[in-house]
Amino acid sequence: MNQFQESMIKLIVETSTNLPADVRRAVKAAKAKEDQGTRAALSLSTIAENITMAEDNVSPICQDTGMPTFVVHCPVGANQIAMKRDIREAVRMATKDTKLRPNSVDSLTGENSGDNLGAGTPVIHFEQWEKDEIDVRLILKGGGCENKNIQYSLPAQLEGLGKAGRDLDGIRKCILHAVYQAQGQGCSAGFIGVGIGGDRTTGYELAKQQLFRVVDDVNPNEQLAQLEDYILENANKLGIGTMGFGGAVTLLGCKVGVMNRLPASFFVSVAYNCWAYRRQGVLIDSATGGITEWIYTGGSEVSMTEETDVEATEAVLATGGGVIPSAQQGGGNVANEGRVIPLNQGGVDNTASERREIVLQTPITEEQIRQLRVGDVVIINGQMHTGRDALHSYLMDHDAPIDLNGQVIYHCGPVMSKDENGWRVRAAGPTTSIREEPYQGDIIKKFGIRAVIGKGGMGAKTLQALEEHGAVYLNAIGGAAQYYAECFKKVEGVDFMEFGIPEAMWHLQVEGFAAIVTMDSHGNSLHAEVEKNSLEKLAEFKEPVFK
Ligand SMILES: O=C(O)C[C@H](O)C(=O)O
Ligand code: SF4
Repeated sequence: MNQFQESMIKLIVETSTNLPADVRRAVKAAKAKEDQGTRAALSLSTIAENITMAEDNVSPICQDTGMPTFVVHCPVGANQIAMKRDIREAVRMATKDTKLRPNSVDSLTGENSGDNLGAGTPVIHFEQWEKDEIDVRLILKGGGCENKNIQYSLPAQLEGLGKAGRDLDGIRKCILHAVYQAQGQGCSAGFIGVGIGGDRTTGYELAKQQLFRVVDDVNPNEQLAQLEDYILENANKLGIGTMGFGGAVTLLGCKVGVMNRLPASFFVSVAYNCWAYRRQGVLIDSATGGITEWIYTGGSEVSMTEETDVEATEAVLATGGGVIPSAQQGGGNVANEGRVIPLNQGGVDNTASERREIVLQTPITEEQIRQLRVGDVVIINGQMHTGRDALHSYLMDHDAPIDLNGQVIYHCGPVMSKDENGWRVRAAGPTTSIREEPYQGDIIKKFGIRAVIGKGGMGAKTLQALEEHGAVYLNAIGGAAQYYAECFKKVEGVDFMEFGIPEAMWHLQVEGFAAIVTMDSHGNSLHAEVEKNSLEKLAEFKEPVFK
């Protein structure tokens, strides 16, 4: 087993940087379904571009590399203590090599362990089996989509849908509601794993296990297969769309599992995974520890830039679950030339001709902000300062370390590396903004901030502050961490390193950072609109379907 640790490093790197073939096909199919020039289509182009960049750069697809969760099946007699030690060491090394973001935070002190090791992290499940080989699967599920997981206890009364009873139709309603409540905040279009039954813990576990199924498999339980098809078809009628911008594709996959429950309990647990659905697996020779096969067809098999296999993609090919030899992995066979920057190049409203693209240089004035409207694309040059949960809470009753007047705050926890030339941004997509809702309005006014960039939108309090003060909320494409990292030309400094790398305040020099105005200074919010419309659509699914 002397190669086991090395095999685990390969598994982590592949999972973090190269989205598997079945997931890529689903994203391509979504792209083909959206009308060209719409916000959704442009976002999907940026996502496709980002997937290719991550593969080429061998860098994280999304900066949030999630909770590393390993599921290991091993023969009787295999040394689980040694395997656990090797997995932990592989996690530590992959973090040092910036393939994983340091994501393990002490819940009481807020201290980041810096190496992804800590109480409860990484998660490692062992199961024995009769086979001789070892099967290791890994999922890297980020915190934003994890926050959108939801558990229902039936019977329940659901917004828009009314009563959900303890039967298949009640389950149907819960799942539709789960997609609705996620809106764009879990970086839709997403994938959901559903667990019916169990207790609160095993129900969620079952839901997460479903995420190890390939996107295009068919549930052997006929009733559940029907439910999965129904959900996939109808959740896409909610109109939430990519990043919650509205559109034809909201859900890319639905997998449902069932287990027994207690007479008193009836849980429906839903695990929501963003489009950056990072999971891989390897079969391991239990004598050497070397990789013999990759479990999910590697991403390099499906180019995100060629449109040729769109038709096949539409049908969602039956080959997604194939096994390919390790030699085919990580080949980086996608052409790297002719790269476009999609978000800057098309329209954001219904047609390209209606698009307005505005270039802003920081510091930004109130007058410039007041000219912006929901739907405009803004390109930022100059400076940007990252700030998320720890910083927002801190700024409520402290001064900022720099003058933020006219400045831009980016809700982002980047992956960073440091060498003799200083710090470098390795991955830097937006984080979910709504977490800052209790603070944002006050902070905008207190410091004179003119633009806040994040994803998923913010609420009424922030919208009011934008109007009163003259500021905008810009929505960047969640998960597009490589695409945005390229915009950061220089790290000018950092404050609050004691908050840990993701939570520190990074002062960055930026060029050509494109995002969409989704909340303006005139009281308009695309998020409020999409939420309202999708609730109306949800209510259309009130009548029983599965009797
Ligand atoms: O933590 C992050 O960087 C992002 C997070 O996964 C989110 O979706 O909000
Ligand atoms: S930022 Fe979006 S893509 Fe990245 S982990 Fe969070 S939900 Fe997923």
